[in-house]
Amino acid sequence: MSDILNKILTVKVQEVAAAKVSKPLSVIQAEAEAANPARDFVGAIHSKIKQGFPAVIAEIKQASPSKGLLRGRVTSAASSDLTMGNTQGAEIEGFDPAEIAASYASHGAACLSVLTDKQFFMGSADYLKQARAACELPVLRKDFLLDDYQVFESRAMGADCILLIVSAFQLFPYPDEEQASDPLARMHQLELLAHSLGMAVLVEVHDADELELALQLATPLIGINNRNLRTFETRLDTTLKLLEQIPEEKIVVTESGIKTRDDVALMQAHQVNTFLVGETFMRADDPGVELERLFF
Ligand SMILES: O=C(O)c1ccccc1NCC(=O)[C@H](O)[C@H](O)COP(=O)(O)O
Repeated sequence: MSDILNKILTVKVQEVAAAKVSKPLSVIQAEAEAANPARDFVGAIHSKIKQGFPAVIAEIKQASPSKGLLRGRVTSAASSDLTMGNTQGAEIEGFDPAEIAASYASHGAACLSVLTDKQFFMGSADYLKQARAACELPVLRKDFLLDDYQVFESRAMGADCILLIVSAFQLFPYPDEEQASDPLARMHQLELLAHSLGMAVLVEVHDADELELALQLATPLIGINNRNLRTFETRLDTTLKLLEQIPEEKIVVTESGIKTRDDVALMQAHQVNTFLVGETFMRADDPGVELERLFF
């Protein structure tokens, strides 16, 4: 398993255990059920594509394990190196999720993706809430989900779609005995729950073995992540190599490493019309303007 995924999931399991103590499952369930209705994530993608446009899932990500701080200025930090989850004590100014979301919406995004993981991406549930309140777009909660609790938590914070990363389920020895232990059974369980709460599911793969499992889920959204989690290298042929094995009725989402109009054209030449982009937008003065420059 990649060291970084192992590290992130180890922290995540501790965070979920702590969350269950401070807010019991019954409370988070009630919050999920009382949340505003979910927006139609898959419908927003279909609608762009039907109109002949690319469907862009525009990401709001303050920092990443591979690159450290992507947007904003550090006002204080325990360390100057904010990569690999080394973010404790860092304070940032000049990062405004509502402003970014509004800009994405007015420049043609189909959906948003908001990182909510704190330690490794400097994200938060509040960022998701602020971004969603600033526009009408459906929002993916970008985090590392393993547990039913996190599905309820996602809906409670307003998410319209959750992410299931196949390698996380395949490789991580999750200790909670009440959850199904088989990776596919566990993903099925979380997918069913997400659908019952009105949310869509983006299932993410890196290779053919993971894809085989992903295709057994009901969701139409198949994300292919071009980032190798061992080396952090992004290679767009990760997407291209898997295309042949994906039935036409599925929606392929190419994720990570999209930087130029040539990258976009390459994907479109292979009928891939749905893109998840973070870093390129986050480094731009105005992320929405950069979205329009790259895609329209
Ligand atoms: O971005 C990282 O460094 C990273 C490291 C470990 C696990 C996941 C990671 N990123 C999550 C993502 O999938 C990306 O944020 C998303 O695909 C957008 O990628 P990019 O356009 O390259 O920022």
